[in-house]
Amino acid sequence: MTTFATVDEDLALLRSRGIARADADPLIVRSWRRSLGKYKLDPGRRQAPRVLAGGQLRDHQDPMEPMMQIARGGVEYLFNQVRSAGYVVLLTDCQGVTVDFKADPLQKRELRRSGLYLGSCWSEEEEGTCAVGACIADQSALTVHQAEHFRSTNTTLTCSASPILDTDGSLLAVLDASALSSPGDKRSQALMLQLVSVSAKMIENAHFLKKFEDHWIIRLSRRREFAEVVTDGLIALDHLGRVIAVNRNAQQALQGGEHTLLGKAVDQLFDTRLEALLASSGAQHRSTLALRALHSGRQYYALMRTPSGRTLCVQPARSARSSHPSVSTLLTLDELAGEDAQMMRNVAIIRRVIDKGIAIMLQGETGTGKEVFANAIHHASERAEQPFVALNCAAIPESLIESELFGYADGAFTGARAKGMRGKLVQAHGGTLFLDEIGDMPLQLQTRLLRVLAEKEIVPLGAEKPVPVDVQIICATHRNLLDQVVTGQFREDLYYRLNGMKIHLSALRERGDISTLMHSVLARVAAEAGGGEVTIAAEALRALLAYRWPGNLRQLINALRAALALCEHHHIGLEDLPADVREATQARGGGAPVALAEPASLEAPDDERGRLLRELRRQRWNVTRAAQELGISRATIYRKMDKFGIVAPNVAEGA
Ligand SMILES: Nc1ncnc2c1ncn2[C@@H]1O[C@H](COP(=O)(O)OP(=O)(O)OP(=O)(O)O)[C@@H](O)[C@H]1O
Repeated sequence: MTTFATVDEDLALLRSRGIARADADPLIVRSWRRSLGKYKLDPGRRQAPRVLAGGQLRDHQDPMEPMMQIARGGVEYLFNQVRSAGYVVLLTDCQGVTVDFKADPLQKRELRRSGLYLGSCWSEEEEGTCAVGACIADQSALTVHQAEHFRSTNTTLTCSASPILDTDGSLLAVLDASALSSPGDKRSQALMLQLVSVSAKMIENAHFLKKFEDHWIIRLSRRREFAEVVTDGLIALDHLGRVIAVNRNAQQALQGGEHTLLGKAVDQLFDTRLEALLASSGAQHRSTLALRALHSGRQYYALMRTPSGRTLCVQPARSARSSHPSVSTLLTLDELAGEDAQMMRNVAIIRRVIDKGIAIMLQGETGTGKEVFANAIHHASERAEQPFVALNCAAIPESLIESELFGYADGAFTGARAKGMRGKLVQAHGGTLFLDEIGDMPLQLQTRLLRVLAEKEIVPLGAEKPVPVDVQIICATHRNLLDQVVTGQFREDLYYRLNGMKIHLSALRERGDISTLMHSVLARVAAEAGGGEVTIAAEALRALLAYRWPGNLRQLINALRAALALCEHHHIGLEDLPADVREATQARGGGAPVALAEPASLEAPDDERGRLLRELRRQRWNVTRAAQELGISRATIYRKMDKFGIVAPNVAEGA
């Protein structure tokens, strides 16, 4: 028995409603098929629309409140365009519940009866084919006109809906314009669909600008004279000037939607440099900059939006709330992505390959969080309920790796180890096996592992029968395994089998979100130590940011744990930090990452460096203007920038 209705059945029903096969919109046919096959709805059943009120409605509105605030302008804009034609405007959540609504008060009673009302539920599961429901299912804008509606009770309505998407492509809300009556010809609704789609994009862009308000944003326009008013693309940059998010238009314009743009530098996308863009954003002389997209050769006009005054990280005097999870708490993929472009790209890639049976290889310096990342992948996968088993090939003697990994049968050995042992491969059956420091696996075991991966079964030492194993393999290494392949220490065929997808985890000093990350780690360490107020002196924070962190997050956690134990009154000063970190302030500029917009809270308010940094930022890094304001020469500014390790953002990437 098939669970889905056949195309013929769908079309027969649609035909009975007067919709010819040639005219049937594929989105509508798909939705009818789901209504009949998946939800088993009866098109003829008469039932009043479900309208939530009171607490039930608030349960849907509360999580949508930030979105509703952003969307309100778009909802009103659309309503003003369409009210005279008798349309109402609905904003629904991802379950199809109307959380915001604009209508002519005179029509309200009739609208309520038809389900075009605050709290009404327009999911496909309840109503069958309808604009909101089909839009949620397919994430495409569409009109469902009169007889195209699944339920016969809805066949007088005309509804046009468009999705409002987040930057990662996930659905945030649906915008819909509906009318109780309309001309019979569906083509009369083409303009309405256009209006709804434009309004949904406006809301999407407003959401983008709010979400990245602490970041530099490039606003692209196709026409110079419209640059201030029409946005054809939005690109948010991290504090090293790399792309951390793009809106739908920018994705299409810059790369045709095929590859991710995350992590790219400005000069990889346009025939210009970040320096030129920043110069165009001067406080007094904001100007549009003409640039060409390298991918398409198209001309654009760019306007830079500066980050809002709010800082990216907690204030030095911010308390570490006890609600913060401690260091040992499991981190999710999104938490691990943080605001670093490379890590965000890693997570986006992982989401594409997850559950596809592709072996994942994590490469990164020690302490960059490879095991934590592997764990997060496991928990985001379909195997989350099954075991996650880790084996560190460098931590156990070579002679024991074999039995640890493959196990042995009862009586395989004499003496104390006479009882059998299930190896890690069998323990991980159905789940994930994390092989840390894979480069340390002895050659003859590499051969055995290769065989297991190919045959998907193992024969434990001393056993006769093979045992099936189904595991997701994630391996990690801090070395360059290809070098080991060249020197014959690592099997080439195993290398390619394990390297289905290679992910490079950024070193702490390379991360574009280092200050944010540092504060979240401090909050976790403080929570682990019992919570309470923790403050950190500006010069201590500066030293933490300037240090190279060869041991990465692990070293940072240890340094902060020690500092917290040493400090008085929960205030971490420079003297509480390990000596090598303390000394980093003097050596600042020696390779430490330099912020595009270093959070204002990191500077000591009254010191000379702070004053200079503030002025440079105020002048959008125009040295001539900063020199004029401070009454000193440009040469002096450059000397002081050198002395204090201040590097202009435009050279941060190559510094
Ligand atoms: N994004 C993060 N935020 C906070 N703590 C993190 C983060 N990522 C990792 N950690 C912490 O950093 C420490 C090191 O992580 P992990 O052991 O996963 O690193 P690793 O790369 O596997 O190290 P090694 O190569 O030495 O085995 C752990 O205490 C982990 O909890």
